[in-house]
Amino acid sequence: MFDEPVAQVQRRPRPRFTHTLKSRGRSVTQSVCSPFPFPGSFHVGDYGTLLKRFCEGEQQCYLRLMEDVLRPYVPAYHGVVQRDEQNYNIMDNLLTHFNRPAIMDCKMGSRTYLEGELLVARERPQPRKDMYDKMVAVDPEAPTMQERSQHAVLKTRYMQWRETLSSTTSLGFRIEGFRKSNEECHTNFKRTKSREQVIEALDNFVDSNTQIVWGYLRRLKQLRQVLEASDFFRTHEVVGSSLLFLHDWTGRTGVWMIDFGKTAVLPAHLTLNHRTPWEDGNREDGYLWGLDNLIDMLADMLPLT
Ligand SMILES: O=P(O)(O)O[C@H]1[C@H](O)[C@@H](OP(=O)(O)O)[C@H](OP(=O)(O)O)[C@@H](OP(=O)(O)O)[C@H]1O
Ligand SMILES: Nc1ncnc2c1ncn2[C@@H]1O[C@H](COP(=O)(O)OP(=O)(O)O)[C@@H](O)[C@H]1O
Repeated sequence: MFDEPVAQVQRRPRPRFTHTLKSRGRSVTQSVCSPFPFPGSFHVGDYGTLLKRFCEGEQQCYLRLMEDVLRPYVPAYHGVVQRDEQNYNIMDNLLTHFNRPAIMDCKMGSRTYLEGELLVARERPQPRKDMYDKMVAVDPEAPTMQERSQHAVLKTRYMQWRETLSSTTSLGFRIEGFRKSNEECHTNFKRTKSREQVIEALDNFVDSNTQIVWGYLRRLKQLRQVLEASDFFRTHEVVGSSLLFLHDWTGRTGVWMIDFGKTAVLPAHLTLNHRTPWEDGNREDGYLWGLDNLIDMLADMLPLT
């Protein structure tokens, strides 16, 4: 597996902005995030839009989603714009209809790498030093002897380790991070795994406000119904996609699906139910199983009636 030299993998630049809710390997328990505008992969566009660094696969998904029943559950897509020789996908900035909102990013599914990535990792393994460093920063004992001697791990190995350390494998989703309306940021969820730990984090995000929980539950139940009827959803492997939760002091709540950079169209003969456990080759992603669990947990946060 580790016969090849450690490669310098070309990666797209990560968004460094700040309402960004992903810790990117940093071990942050709590900090104050700075507001827009965001450098890196995102820019604020005109008329309440957001520009995200162009990715053709993501563009194709947005184009199809604009024609699908899921349209009200994703940011509206407005095409491509070039800035400083870089193309960007233009989409609605979901924050615009909220007043100093609290924001949470939950990465959905029981798997965070594509089957295609697994294939590449087998055929052309490219051990990564940066991922080794991120792994050791969380758990110095995690790398194997071989990984330690190489000071590098394969991406799929890193991703699988992150999945089992967090709630991805056991619950079918994980909290990536949240920012509360007082700008307090929580991004240290790499080890948030059990149902109880996740509920505690969700309760912190909503400040124990049951009206907000009701709002999210209603929206997620509607989303589940629409997902079950969606042609787009049936015919795509949806990996690494997030649900973005937003609420503000007025009591307004909203949830949208974002990040289709790793959503792959399936071969014509194949459809997914998004609940069957993944086996190599079946392409199942556990998205709906994760959503079922998330809905159950939010329901458990409400007082018994
Ligand atoms: O969250 P941490 O532990 O930092 O790990 C990150 C996330 O899984 C990223 O997924 P996302 O962008 O969905 O958050 C992933 O990008 P991909 O989506 O490209 O797989 C990164 O892979 P690299 O970009 O290869 O480093 C990986 O290093
Ligand atoms: N349409 C949007 N409106 C508002 N915020 C967004 C939107 N899309 C993404 N974001 C913010 O940017 C963060 C990263 O977005 P994402 O699409 O997951 O980027 P990446 O593919 O680089 O991981 C999200 O957690 C969210 O905070």
